[in-house]
Amino acid sequence: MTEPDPAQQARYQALRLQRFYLAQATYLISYVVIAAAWASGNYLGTHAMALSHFVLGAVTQLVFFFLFKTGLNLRARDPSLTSSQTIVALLLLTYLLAYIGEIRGSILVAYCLILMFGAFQMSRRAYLLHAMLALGCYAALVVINQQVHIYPQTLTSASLELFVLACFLLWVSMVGSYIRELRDRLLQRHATLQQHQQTLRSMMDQLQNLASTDALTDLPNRRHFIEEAQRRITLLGQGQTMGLALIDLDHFKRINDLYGHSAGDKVLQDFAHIARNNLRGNDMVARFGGEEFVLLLDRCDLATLHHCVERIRQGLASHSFDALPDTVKCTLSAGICLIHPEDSLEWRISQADEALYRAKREGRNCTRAHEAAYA
Ligand SMILES: Nc1nc2c(ncn2[C@@H]2O[C@H](COP(=O)(O)OP(=O)(O)OP(=O)(O)O)[C@@H](O)[C@H]2O)c(=O)[nH]1
Repeated sequence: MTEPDPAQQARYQALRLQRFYLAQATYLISYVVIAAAWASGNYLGTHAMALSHFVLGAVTQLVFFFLFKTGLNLRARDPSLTSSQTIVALLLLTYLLAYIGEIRGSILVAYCLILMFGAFQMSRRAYLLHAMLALGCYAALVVINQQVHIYPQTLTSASLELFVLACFLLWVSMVGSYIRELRDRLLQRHATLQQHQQTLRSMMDQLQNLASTDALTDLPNRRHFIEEAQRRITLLGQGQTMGLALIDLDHFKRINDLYGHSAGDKVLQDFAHIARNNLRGNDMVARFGGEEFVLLLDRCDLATLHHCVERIRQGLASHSFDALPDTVKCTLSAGICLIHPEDSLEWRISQADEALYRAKREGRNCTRAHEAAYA
């Protein structure tokens, strides 16, 4: 069985305490009944005995409270301590019934009330065992009373009471364990639903990933780049700029023609690797299409952008490709410009494209900035 995480554990523990406080309300009612019986002369024991009900109730409940508060209950097989709480309550009730006088018959139903507290926890077997204990306690009380006559009662009325109690206890056991079964089934369904939800979520993530990633280079694709760049533009503060670079591999067609398409693919993958390794965590490189890539550098000026693109250009120019002969090198041309707050992304991309075109015209393997970037 897997351990529940600490947050879930804390939630369960809070629920156990809530249930414990609820049980205390029942104890409180029993204290009122004892006080009323004692005040009206219906209590058959001594003053000390009357007092002992309160003391025993308080001491046992303080022990349970201590166990819950310190988390010692978590060491038990059932951390709710349902069985021990039920047994203590059944014994205390039996002790009370011995001296409660004429109103005893009406208080007998409290045995059923105590068992109801196990509704979400106890199995049918546990329910029947606790019901038998309740019946046994009261039967013992009847037998003892026949010997020592604490209160007047004929054997017939005692037997009738026992029979009625047995019927009610059986009924409570059936209903209680049925509630527990229902709860188990609901939990099971909830777990299955959660599993389905998890599977759906991971499938959605995979789909999302597929829709936004270029399969060959594992870089974000054009669509994802546009969305992300537009989002980042809206976050730019006054006076801040981002760097944009369009990169195109030089004479890439020749690589394909001379060494095959799959060698070309490997070159594209190597470039993606080089670019990624030369960028900071917040910067972005995406495949714009074919052998064209785009960079977006967060919060940067023209000098930093130029420096970064040059680093990538030199990294590629000096790279030895596994898929190509050692002497064959691959170069890139880049066009760069800056993006300001509220700029149109399309307009800035066309500026970077113009600068890229100039880089190609001026001999390739170089970086050129659009004039607007100097403004
Ligand atoms: N291997 C491979 N080749 C691709 C891929 N996408 C585009 N290409 C090729 O990239 C080449 C681009 O060629 P051109 O647009 O003529 O440009 P170039 O040869 O790089 O020349 P310049 O850009 O002018 O330096 C074409 O041959 C395309 O088939 C790809 O995914 N894999």
